[in-house]
Amino acid sequence: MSNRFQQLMQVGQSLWYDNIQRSLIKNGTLKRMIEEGEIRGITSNPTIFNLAISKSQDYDSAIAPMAWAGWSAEQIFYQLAVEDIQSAADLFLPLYEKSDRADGYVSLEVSPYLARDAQATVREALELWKRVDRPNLMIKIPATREGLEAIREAIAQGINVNVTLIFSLERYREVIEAYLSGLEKRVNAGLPVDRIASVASFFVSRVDTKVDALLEKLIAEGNLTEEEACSLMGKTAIANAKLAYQIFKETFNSSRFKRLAEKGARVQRPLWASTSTKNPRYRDVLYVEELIGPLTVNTVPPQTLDAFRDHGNVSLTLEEGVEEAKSHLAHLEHLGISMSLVTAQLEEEGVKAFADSFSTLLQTLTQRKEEFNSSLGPLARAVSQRVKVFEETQFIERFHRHDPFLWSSIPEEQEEIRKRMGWLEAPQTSRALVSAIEQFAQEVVEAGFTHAVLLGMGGSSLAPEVLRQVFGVGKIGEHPALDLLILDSTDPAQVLAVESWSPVERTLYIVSSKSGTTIEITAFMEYFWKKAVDRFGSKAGSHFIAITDPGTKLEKIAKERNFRKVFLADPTVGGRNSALTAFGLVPAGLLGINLEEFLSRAEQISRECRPQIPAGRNPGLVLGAILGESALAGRDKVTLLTDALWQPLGAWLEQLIAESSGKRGKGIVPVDLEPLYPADVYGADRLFVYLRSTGEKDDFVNQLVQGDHPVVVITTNDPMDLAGEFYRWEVATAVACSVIGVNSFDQPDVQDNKDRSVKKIQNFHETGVLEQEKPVWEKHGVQVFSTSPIDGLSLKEVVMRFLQNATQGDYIAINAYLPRTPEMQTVLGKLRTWIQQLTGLPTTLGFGPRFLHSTGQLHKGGANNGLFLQITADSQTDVEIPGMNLTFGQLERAQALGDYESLVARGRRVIRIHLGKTPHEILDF
Ligand SMILES: O=P(O)(O)OC[C@H]1O[C@](O)(CO)[C@@H](O)[C@@H]1O
Ligand SMILES: O=C[C@H](O)[C@H](O)COP(=O)(O)O
Repeated sequence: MSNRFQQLMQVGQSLWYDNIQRSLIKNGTLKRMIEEGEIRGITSNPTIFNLAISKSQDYDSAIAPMAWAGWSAEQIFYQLAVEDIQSAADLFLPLYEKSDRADGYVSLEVSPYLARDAQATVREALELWKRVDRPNLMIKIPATREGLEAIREAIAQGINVNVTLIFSLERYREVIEAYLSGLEKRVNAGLPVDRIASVASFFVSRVDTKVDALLEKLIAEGNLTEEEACSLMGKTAIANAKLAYQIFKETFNSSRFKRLAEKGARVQRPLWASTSTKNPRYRDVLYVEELIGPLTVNTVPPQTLDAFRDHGNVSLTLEEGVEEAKSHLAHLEHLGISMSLVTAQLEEEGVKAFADSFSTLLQTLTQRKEEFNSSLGPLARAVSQRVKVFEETQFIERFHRHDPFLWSSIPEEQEEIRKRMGWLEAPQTSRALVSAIEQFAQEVVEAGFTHAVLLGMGGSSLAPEVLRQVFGVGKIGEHPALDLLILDSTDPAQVLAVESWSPVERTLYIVSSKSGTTIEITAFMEYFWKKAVDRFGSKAGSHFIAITDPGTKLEKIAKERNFRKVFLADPTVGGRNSALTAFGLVPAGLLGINLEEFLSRAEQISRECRPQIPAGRNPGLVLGAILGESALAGRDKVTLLTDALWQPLGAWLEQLIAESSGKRGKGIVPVDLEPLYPADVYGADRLFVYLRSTGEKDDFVNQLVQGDHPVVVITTNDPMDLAGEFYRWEVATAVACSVIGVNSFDQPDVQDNKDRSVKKIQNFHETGVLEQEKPVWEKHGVQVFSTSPIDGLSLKEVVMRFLQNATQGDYIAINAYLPRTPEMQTVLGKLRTWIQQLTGLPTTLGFGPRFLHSTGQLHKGGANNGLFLQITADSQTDVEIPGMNLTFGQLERAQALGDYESLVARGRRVIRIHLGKTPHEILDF
C-alpha cells in the first residue's frame, strides 16, 4: 500500500471508490485495488451505471439472453446491477470481516424514480437487500423529505443504508435523526442493532458549482467585486462539509447515541460524496485533502483516485477552520446567497439528474434489447415464450437434478441419461486433475518431447483440435510446449502425413478413447505402437499415454504395454461433452494452456447456468431455447458464421449438435464453413449463429437481419473464453434436444454403421474382397453407385440428376472418404458452392471416417432431409495395420461402404462416386 493510502487510514478516513464496471471485476483490477489497500468500499449511482452499461460492451453477453427472453429494460438493469454488486461485495468480503465490519461495503441505489415515495422506496430497498443477499451491501436512499421516512424504516428493518444526496446541514440533522430513531425502533422491539451499518453521503463539489455560479452572477450584475468573489469561490462546499462534521461529532457524542452504542450500535459515518473537482481551476484533490478526519469516508471516482495516488497530501484538515467556515456561510447569506435555497435546488436537481441518467440507461437498454430481439426475427416470440415455460416448469432445476424425463420416458434411456450428466459439474470437478496434468506436462517437456499426436475420434479428438488451433503452442515452464496434431482419419495418405509430421523420438502418442474399443483408434495405436517398438524396443511404452474410462480394454493394454501414463476419465461424461474433462484438459496442458484459468472461465459461465439464476439470464438455457424453437419452426439448419479466432470451433460444434440431436427422425443440422451467399439466397430453414470476435462479418450479419433471417450473435474475443463456449454449447444443445424431444445423450445409429463395417471386414477376411453393389454408371474409371438407375453424359450431369431429387428444406452432404488436405478442401469447397448455386440449398462437407463420429448420427437418425454425395477413391499408397490383417485403405473403404449401406437402409437419398485413380480435380465442375 502506498504511503498516502496508509496515512489516510491511520487518521481514520476510509477511501471508497465511486465507480463500478464489470470489466474491473472480471479482469482482476478491483481485487488488486482492494488487496493493495487503495479502496475500502464501493459506491454506485444511476449515473455510474449508465456510464458503465451504455458506454461499454462489457454487458452485452449478459444482456443478450435477457433480451431474447423478452425481459423489460428495467428487469435487465436490475439483473446486471445486482450481479455487479454481488461480485464486488464478494471481493470486499474479506476486508469487511477483517475490519470488523467497518469497511468493505458496496452500495446500490434504489430507483431514482421513487425518491418522493417513502413506501415504494422501503419496498424496493428491502427487495434489493434480499436479492443481493450480501451482509456488506448498503442500500442507497436519497435524503429527500420522503426519503427520511424510508431511511428510518429501512434501518428499523435491519438493513445497511447509505443515505445519499445530502446537501444541507438541516437535512443532515434529519438524516441522523432518522438513523437514530430507526435504531431505537429496533431496540424497543428487542431487535439487535450491532450489525447495522450506515453512512451519510454529504455531497460536496456540487455545492461549489452552484454557489460559484451565483457569485459569478453577482459580479455580472455589478453587486460584487471580482476580487471579493474570488476570495469566496471554491470554499463553500468545504465549509458546508466541515460544519456537517461538527454536527456529526455533536450528535454521536450525545447520551442518546451512547445508549444505542451500549447495544452495539455504530456511528453513522459521514461520507464525502461528489468529491471530484468540477472546476478545472481548482486542485484536483481539493475535496479529498480538505476533508480528512477520523470516522469519515471519502468516495472518489477514478480520476480523483489517480490524482490522489499521484500527489495527494494527507493531514487532519477536517477540523481546521471551523469558525472560518461559519463566517464564510454567513458572508454568503449577507450577499443574498441563501444556503437553504441553494441546497434545496441541489437536492431537486440531484434527484432529477439521477432520474435522467436512469431514463437514459433504460433507453439504451431498450435499444440494445430491441437490437438483440430483432436479430431473432421470426423466432423472437416463440423463444421468449419458451423461456417463460422454462421458468414456470423449473426446467433448469430439473436439468441440474439430472431429471431424465426432460429427454426421454424410456426406462433404459433414462438409466443411461442419469449416468451421463457429469459434464454439468466438470468446471469444478476437473480442477482435481490440474496439478497431475501440469506435473505430467513438465515431465514430458523435460524428457525432451516436442510433439504430440492424438489418436482419437469425434468427442475424444475435436476439442483438442480446437484447442491447438485457437491457442497455438504455448510454454511449459521454460520449455516450448508440445505441438499437437490430431489423427482422426483412416485414409492412408493422412496416416502417413501425420507420421512424417512427427519425429518419432520426440513424439508423445496420446491414445484417446472413452470406450477404449473404437476401431479407428485401435488401428492408429497399433500402427504407431509398432513403429515405436521397432525403434525403442521395450521402452516404446514411454512414448505413449492413454486417456480412457476406468476399466476399459485400452486401460488394460496401456498397463500391459507400460504406457508412460494413463489418465482415467470421468465415466459420467459422454464423449461429445468431454471437452472440460481429461479428454480436453490433458491435451490442453500439453499445449501449455493455463488450466486453472481455463477452468475458471468455464466456471464463470457455469455459474450463470445454475438453477438459482433466472431462466432468462441463463446463457446456455436461452441459447438452447433458440436452437430448439428454431428447429421446431422448420429452421433446422444452424449455419455457423465465425470470425477467424473462432473458426476452429465449428467442427466441435458440428459433432456436439449433430450427434446429440440427430435421431428419431428429428435433428438440428449444423452447417459449418459454408461459403457466404447473398442474404436473399438463404431459405426459411436457416438459423445463423455468429461467433464473433473482431466483427469481420458484422455487415453480412446486418444484411441477414434485414432479410428477416434469425441471427444469434455471440461475442467473445479471448481464447480463454473457449472454455465458456464449450460449456454454454453443451448446455444449449442438451436443452435444445429436450425442446425438440430427443435424448441428447445417446447415438443409436452410429452403431449400425460400425456393425456393417465390421461385417464387411469379416467378409473381406473370408473372401478377400470388400463386397459392394454394381455401379449404375461408369466412365473413364469413375463409377457411380446408387440404388436407382441414373444416367448422364458426364459425371457432372449424373450429379445434377441426383440433385434434382432435392426440394426446399433439404440439405446436401458431401461425405468424402479422402485425405483432408488443404487442396482437397479447396476442390470440395468449390463443389459445395456449385451445388449451392444449382440447388439453393444448404451444403455440408465431412471427411470420412471423421464425420461418422460427428454428423454421421444425424445423417442416419435425423429427418430424412439430407441428400448424400459420398466420394471414395483408390489410395495411391496404402499401409498395413499391424495385427489386423488389414490396410488402412481397406478399413477406410469398409467404413465408407458401411456408411453407404446404412444410409440406404434408412431410405436416404444417396449416391457414391468412386473416383478410382482419377484425380479428384474431376469434381471441379
Ligand atoms: O472415445 P470413444 O469411445 O473412442 O468414441 C469416440 C467417438 O465415437 C462415438 O462414440 C460415436 O461416434 C462418439 O460419441 C465419440 O466421441
Ligand atoms: O455516492 C456517491 C455519489 O453518488 C457521487 O459521489 C456523486 O458525485 P458527482 O456529484 O460527481 O456526480
